[in-house]
Amino acid sequence: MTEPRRSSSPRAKASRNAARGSAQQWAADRKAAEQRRNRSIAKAERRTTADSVRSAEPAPTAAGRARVEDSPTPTSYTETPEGYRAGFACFVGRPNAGKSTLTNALVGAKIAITSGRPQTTRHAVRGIVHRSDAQLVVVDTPGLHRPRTLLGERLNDQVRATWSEVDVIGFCIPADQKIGPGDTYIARQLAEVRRTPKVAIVTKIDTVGKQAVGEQLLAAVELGKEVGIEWADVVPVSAVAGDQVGLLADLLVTQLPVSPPLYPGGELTDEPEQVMVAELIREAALEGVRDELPHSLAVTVEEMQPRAGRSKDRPLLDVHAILYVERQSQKAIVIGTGGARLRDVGTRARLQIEALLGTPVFLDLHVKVAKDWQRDPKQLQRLGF
Ligand SMILES: Nc1nc2c(ncn2[C@@H]2O[C@H](COP(=O)(O)OP(=O)(O)OP(=O)(O)O)[C@@H](O)[C@H]2O)c(=O)[nH]1
Repeated sequence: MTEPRRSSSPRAKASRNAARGSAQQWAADRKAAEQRRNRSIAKAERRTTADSVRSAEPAPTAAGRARVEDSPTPTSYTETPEGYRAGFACFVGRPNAGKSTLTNALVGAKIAITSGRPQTTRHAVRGIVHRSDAQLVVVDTPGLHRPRTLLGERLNDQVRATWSEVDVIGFCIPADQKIGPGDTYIARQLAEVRRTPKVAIVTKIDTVGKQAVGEQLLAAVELGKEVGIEWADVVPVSAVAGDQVGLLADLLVTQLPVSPPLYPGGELTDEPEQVMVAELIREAALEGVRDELPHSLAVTVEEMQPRAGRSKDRPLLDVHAILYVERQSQKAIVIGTGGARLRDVGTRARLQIEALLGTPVFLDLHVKVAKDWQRDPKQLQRLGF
């Protein structure tokens, strides 16, 4: 494998200066890191997804919010060990390549929804990996694909914007599928992002034998040559079996600049709770639906409020959400005979939301038709894309 190329971005330079040890430089670096983080957060907030609509009331903070209590992340300059690294990584790859599952495996918690349906991920989710030597912020982006709708184009724009902001890019290639035109299309686009180091990741290695893994690794190297990418590393992983996930984290961390942490210790994601709740409902609704319906589904959380008048030891969180579909016929499918399917979606989503927030939940779901929202600029904007 080749020596990783050094980024010459202003941030990378600032980080290298900091590595030379001056406290003044460290402070400058920290400021740059904070500014970058704030820019990135502000951008994400502007992009509020189709799956989240803010209610007038602030979301309640629940004790069970995705975080870890005993995080090794340093809390001050004096505590930050020499050579500590922090920065952003993102995974790209065709839809269904295993990017979200890998993000969750690295973070050690479910912060991105996954499903067997392509194009499950619709917005960039940031998951935070805390280590004693580094903080790795993984940005899970939608799978890049040839766009067929305006929504598709917007998702692709989002992916490319993320590429230009991160310190390292992991290109995911599933072990169980031959490299095809979809992968080559993405690799060619990726080759245009010149300065950022790129790691080829062969995912889902638990699904095939050793020989097939070896062949896919070689195919990944060939693909790099074909499109002009010099991989910083090529690594096989299984997020489901937990195979080589730690090694992948090590490899990604070596590509990060020397920098103080970007997020406080313990936080596993900066995703607003309402967005995570909307995503869990969408995940439950995706299960078992076929054909084009998954693409037509969007979820908005309209309101999330602790039930008034409940005692502290018997809290209840009221969540009101709307599932949007594009056509009347789809509405009937989502609701099911006598409402059976929607009830089932509600039960599964409620259990996941309760696990996430650590509080009992009353979940109220409604289904509405937003005609052809994926192609309608006005509706896309209203839904946050
Ligand atoms: N056996 C196995 N299955 C995996 C592994 N990683 C992901 N999967 C499965 O592959 C499917 C797609 O995984 P996702 O993580 O949602 O894929 P993605 O690349 O984020 O998909 P998009 O959101 O469409 O871009 C899911 O059914 C996962 O359970 C793995 O390591 N092993």
